[in-house]
Amino acid sequence: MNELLTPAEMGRADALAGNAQALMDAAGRAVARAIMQRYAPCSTLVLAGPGNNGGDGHVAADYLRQAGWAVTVRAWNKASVAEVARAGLVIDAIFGAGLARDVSPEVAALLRAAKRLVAIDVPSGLDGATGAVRGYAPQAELTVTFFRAKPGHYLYPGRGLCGELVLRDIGLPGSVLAQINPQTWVNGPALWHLPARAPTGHKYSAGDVSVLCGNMPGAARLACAGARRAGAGMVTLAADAPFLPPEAGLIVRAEPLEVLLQDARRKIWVCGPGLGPLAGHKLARLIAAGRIIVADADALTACAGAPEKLRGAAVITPHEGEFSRVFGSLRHDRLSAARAAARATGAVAVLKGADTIIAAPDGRAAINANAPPYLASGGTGDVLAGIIAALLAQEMPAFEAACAAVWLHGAAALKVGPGLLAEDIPAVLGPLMARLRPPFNPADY
Ligand SMILES: NC(=O)C1=CN([C@@H]2O[C@H](COP(=O)(O)OP(=O)(O)OC[C@H]3O[C@@H](n4cnc5c(N)ncnc54)[C@H](O)[C@@H]3O)[C@@H](O)[C@H]2O)[C@H](O)CC1
Ligand SMILES: [K+]
Repeated sequence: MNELLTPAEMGRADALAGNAQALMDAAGRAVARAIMQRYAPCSTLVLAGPGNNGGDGHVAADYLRQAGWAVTVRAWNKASVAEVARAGLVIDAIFGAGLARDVSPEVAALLRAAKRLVAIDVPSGLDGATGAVRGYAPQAELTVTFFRAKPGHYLYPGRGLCGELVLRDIGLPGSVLAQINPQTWVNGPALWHLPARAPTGHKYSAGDVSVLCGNMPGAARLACAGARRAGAGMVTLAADAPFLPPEAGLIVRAEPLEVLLQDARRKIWVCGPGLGPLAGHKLARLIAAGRIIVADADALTACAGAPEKLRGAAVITPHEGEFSRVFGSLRHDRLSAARAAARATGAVAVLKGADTIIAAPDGRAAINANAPPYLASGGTGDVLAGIIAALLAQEMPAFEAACAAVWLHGAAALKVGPGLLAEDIPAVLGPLMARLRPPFNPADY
């Protein structure tokens, strides 16, 4: 159920299933039910558009009337702002998956006048494929969608405009998905498996992670903390200049990178957090040495306007600013931009934000939905880079490692709660991961 379908894919699912009338009846009934479960009967106005979204609105109106509600249905191009403003509840059935261009100022004025609004499928004007607003889209209290959610329900600004999102089955068989082969998911444990810990494992077999350290050692130390708590057996802070070991258990090595690279066990590297102006040079060196690299922060900035310099990295973790510096400014479609970045670099691209997108070079993409707003604080990205590296070191494939790390990072932040500091995240990773790993049963050994 965690697949996301673009409006075009949803249209194909409809066509494959046939029986459009039954689907519309189920859709309209689902809308009416969701409304009756949440609202007391009130004067309700359905704004019905020219397509099937409008059809769903007519059906919902019929079911609500049968339940004794006072419902008026108005064609979208016949309604007045005054009657919209008078309605106790407005059901927005103007445009859904068929949105083809920006909504007109007249339609925007109607939608803006609604006091309380329930959207069918999407708030009209919201692009279900991208989460972008085309012209205008209203703030819904509730959005009822069908069969599978759409990327636009999970990508901002769309995610914020939907209000409560309710997903309802309308009788479309899941088997149609085999023909559609969707490539977008909501991120969650169904997408990946944390590897089991081998009972006979040693610190190197549990994964070796090295973190380059530059002029802001705190950032690199946070990455180390993330990697250590996410299960890497051996974590090395590769500092050019010696400084006091920051915490017991963290190995600090002051040899030049060339010397450290002579040890073939140092396979996984985090390159970028707090690394400073040498980041570009060190990234190139790691790539030339064939290492598995998580490129973050200063390593990304060092590739401004030159995404080809990231070829050879396993995972890149830009926030919007870094992304724009490397790949050019982000417009409305962040999902496509993340996919294009992954294709261009051959790396899994983690476009960080409230709706972090994880995109693989082969076209797969996941949208993360569990990150609380207080995760937006300094140093949390450094911890994330370390968690990704630790999961790579435990031999998870890059896309799964990045998805799992992003999800664990969000879940850990939720667990810590408001007031979170970056350094709080690693401490709660252990119990979270223990619940998701295959159970360790001593009787098996
Ligand atoms: N399986 C399902 O999910 C089902 C979904 N249903 C509903 O059907 C709609 C999609 O219906 P469709 O007819 O393809 O599109 P719309 O109703 O969104 O409208 C298309 C209609 O609107 C015109 N148009 C598009 N954009 C604009 C604009 N900005 N201004 C003016 N006119 C515009 C376009 O030219 C078309 O004429 C889906 O969202 C669900 O609600 C089924 O009922 C059940 C199965
Ligand atoms: K709508």
